[in-house]
Amino acid sequence: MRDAVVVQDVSVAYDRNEVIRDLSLSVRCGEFYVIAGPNGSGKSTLLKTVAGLLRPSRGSVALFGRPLASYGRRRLSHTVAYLPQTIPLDFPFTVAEVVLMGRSPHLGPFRLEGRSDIQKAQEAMERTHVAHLARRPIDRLSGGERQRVFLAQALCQEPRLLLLDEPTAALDLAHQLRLMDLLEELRCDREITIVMVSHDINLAAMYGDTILLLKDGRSVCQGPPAQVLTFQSLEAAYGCVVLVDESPLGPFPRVTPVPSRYLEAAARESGGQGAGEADGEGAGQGAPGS
Ligand SMILES: Nc1ncnc2c1ncn2[C@@H]1O[C@H](COP(=O)(O)OP(=O)(O)OP(=O)(O)O)[C@@H](O)[C@H]1O
Repeated sequence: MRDAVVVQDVSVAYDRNEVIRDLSLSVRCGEFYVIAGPNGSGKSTLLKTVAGLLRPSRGSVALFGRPLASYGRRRLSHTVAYLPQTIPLDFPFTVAEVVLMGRSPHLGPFRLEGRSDIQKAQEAMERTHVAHLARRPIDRLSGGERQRVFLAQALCQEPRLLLLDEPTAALDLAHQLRLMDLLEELRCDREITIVMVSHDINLAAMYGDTILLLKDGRSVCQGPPAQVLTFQSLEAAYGCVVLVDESPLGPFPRVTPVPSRYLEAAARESGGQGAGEADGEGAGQGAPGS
């Protein structure tokens, strides 16, 4: 299978402050790839670099076998849709107008949308459950509704590669699942490659083919969820104690963060050891205090 994204020994700096360091990864065509890691570990910076919005200070990025630097703006917008964490609202366009803007890379010289563009916008709104909001100004929606509108815009763009920065952050439980199901559908039916930044480790475990765990701009580990989401690697990345067991839904890990009161109780029961000593040994395998 061809690679959709190849990042080779990439470093990225703001001024001279390197926040991604010598990072390499590859994403296969049609893969669901999740980037996780603590705040400030460089996830958004990495995503922006793959989107062509930031230039690496060292190393190279290739998309579908071509150097990213060789893509013109139009070709890139045909290939990649990027959904940032927050999108500034400059003007109170309606939802339908915002979604239709996703067709811009496909419009001809007069920039006029045709019937098929309008139909594609309608379909995208239906898939993301925002069709009922079509006439509402975008600045009068809730955070989660807005997030779904911008996803509809990205779908309307018909990209081969979808880059999403925390797309489920503002969504309720049902919409999180709907969005993840929709992404899975796009991946399977249309072979769209998905690279998603997420803080939701359990969604990543359920839907991701590969997870990259970042810390301080470096890879702690990357691979299938069962390989990456171990309590050792999560503790190394996040510095907190978690339980990892198998999900009742299937053969993938389920991660439960452990509040400190349970660690203290476990330490007391094990004869007054400090919480740090108690968690180091067995917190990953069983319930604290059990
Ligand atoms: N425009 C910028 N100028 C200077 N430093 C920046 C800029 N954007 C991000 N940084 C810094 O780069 C580092 C990585 O930031 P980035 O936003 O990539 O992290 P993140 O892993 O996406 O974090 P979060 O989970 O909080 O969204 C942080 O230390 C951040 O302060």
